[in-house]
Amino acid sequence: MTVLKEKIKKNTKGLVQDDETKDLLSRSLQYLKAGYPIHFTGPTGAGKTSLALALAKKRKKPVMLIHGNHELNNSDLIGDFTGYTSQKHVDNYIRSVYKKEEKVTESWHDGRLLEAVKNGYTLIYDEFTRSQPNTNNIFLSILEENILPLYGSKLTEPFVRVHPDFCVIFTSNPAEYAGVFQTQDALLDRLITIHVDYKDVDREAAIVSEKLGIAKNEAKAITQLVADLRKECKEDTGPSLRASLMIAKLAAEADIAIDGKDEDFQKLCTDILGHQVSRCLEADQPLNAAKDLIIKASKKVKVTEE
Ligand SMILES: Nc1ncnc2c1ncn2[C@@H]1O[C@H](COP(=O)(O)OP(=O)(O)OP(=O)(O)O)[C@@H](O)[C@H]1O
Repeated sequence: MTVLKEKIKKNTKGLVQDDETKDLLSRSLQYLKAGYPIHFTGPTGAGKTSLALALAKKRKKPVMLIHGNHELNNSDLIGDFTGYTSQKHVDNYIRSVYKKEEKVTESWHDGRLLEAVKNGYTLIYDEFTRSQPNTNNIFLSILEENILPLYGSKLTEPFVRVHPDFCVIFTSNPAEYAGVFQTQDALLDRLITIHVDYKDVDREAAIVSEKLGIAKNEAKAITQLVADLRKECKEDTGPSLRASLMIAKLAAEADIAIDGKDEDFQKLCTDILGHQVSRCLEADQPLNAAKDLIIKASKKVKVTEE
């Protein structure tokens, strides 16, 4: 049975920071302070977004989040006219005099990028390679010339100056480059790109244990299982820390023992890992092959004494 450690303070939202993570955050903060944008790249679930959020928090400035997608366009980033407001003034104070004045103005709504640039926020641009290169071109002017051009916006000013406190943290998944849009080299050339990889079994276990308040040896039995299955998959396509967190959370909530002999535990692992492992196996019937592989691996799960 999973023992929930009452004494351990659950850290369900925050980033669990071991020495390596603390060091990475402090270096990244230094680079941001010197005016260089940071780009965390790495496989799904390696912790890029969590790192970006923790780094942004360290700057103690408001944080703006943009998610890359192929439909993102300049209106989303810069802003757009959202309609009209009309003001009517009727003056009939003197009965013989009737005066009517009507004013119609277009109402403008700042886009997220414009708001962040104007006010000096920290911008997190998550999965930026999912957006069209044309859309991302606007960042070249921001990073190179410190201006945000307002092209296509019908605003009277041609550009706004970038606030000195403004900075950007990008994240991306290199495995997606092939299927999505090629990252522009010109943009990459202006970023400090740091590879964020999966952590080893012990570091992942420490995160699961601290996040969910379960014992370290139980967490390690789960992260070891997930890491073993990851090895069966092609590079960067296997299950991530997310899967370990799901197994640990559900086992604790449903009172399922973290024990390879327990059938409920085997079923839980198959449910959570089956689809993802099947996608990275080359077999005639990948789902069945994945199921067999997971059951075989989960039967070996044994919590060792701390
Ligand atoms: N150091 C950490 N401390 C606490 N939780 C973490 C840590 N690293 C990763 N996680 C957790 O692991 C999961 C995946 O992390 P995250 O979303 O940051 O990964 P990602 O690399 O951005 O993934 P994706 O490429 O799929 O967006 C999340 O639930 C996150 O809370």
